[in-house]
Amino acid sequence: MQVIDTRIPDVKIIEPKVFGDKRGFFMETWNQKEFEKHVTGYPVKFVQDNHSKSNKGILRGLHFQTENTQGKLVRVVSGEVFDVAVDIRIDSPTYGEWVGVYLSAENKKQLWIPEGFAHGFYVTSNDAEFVYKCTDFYNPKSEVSIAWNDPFINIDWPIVKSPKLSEKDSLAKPLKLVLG
Ligand SMILES: Cc1cn([C@H]2C[C@H](O)[C@@H](COP(=O)(O)OP(=O)(O)O[C@H]3O[C@H](C)C(=O)[C@H](O)[C@H]3O)O2)c(=O)[nH]c1=O
Repeated sequence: MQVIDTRIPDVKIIEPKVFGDKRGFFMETWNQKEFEKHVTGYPVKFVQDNHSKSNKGILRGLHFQTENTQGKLVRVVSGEVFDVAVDIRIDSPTYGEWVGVYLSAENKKQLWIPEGFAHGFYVTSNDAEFVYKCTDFYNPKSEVSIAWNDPFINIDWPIVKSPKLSEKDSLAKPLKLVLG
């Protein structure tokens, strides 16, 4: 696999090795030994797998949990999304900065988003299926949404018209109001 740095040191793009043949393809989507050696450099334990399907123009996020903070290894198995991680670690030199990458079934790219980041994605294909591993369990009591269009973060989403949001996300506030 290839591990590609982003402008936020702890966020990594992963390009798995794909073995193609006349039947199709095979790839290891996660290998603990390789992941810890080449991506994180420290032990990582995933405890929950998630899978969501969204239609074109849907934006899910930006979400994080204040307790049971989750590292996420995300990828797309159908369609394409623009995936975004925002550094919300108060003491980080890249606090408030973001990384965006197109993830698709075609490019097979993955994004490693450590604990301490808000996460969201915008669906650019007709629909997209998004699967990801989390390093801690879902804790809805501690879940927080940040406004996708927070001017302080200023994410350059590939949005052509207003995204379709959940009720929760439509009420989300800017980072400064959320974290104080
Ligand atoms: C996240 C989650 C949700 N749910 C239930 C709760 C709701 O009844 C339903 C939909 O939840 P929600 O609207 O929060 O789903 P998303 O908007 O996709 O939330 C996710 O969106 C962004 C992109 C993320 O990175 C997070 O994993 C997560 O916040 O699934 C569960 O039962 N377990 C879970 O881990």
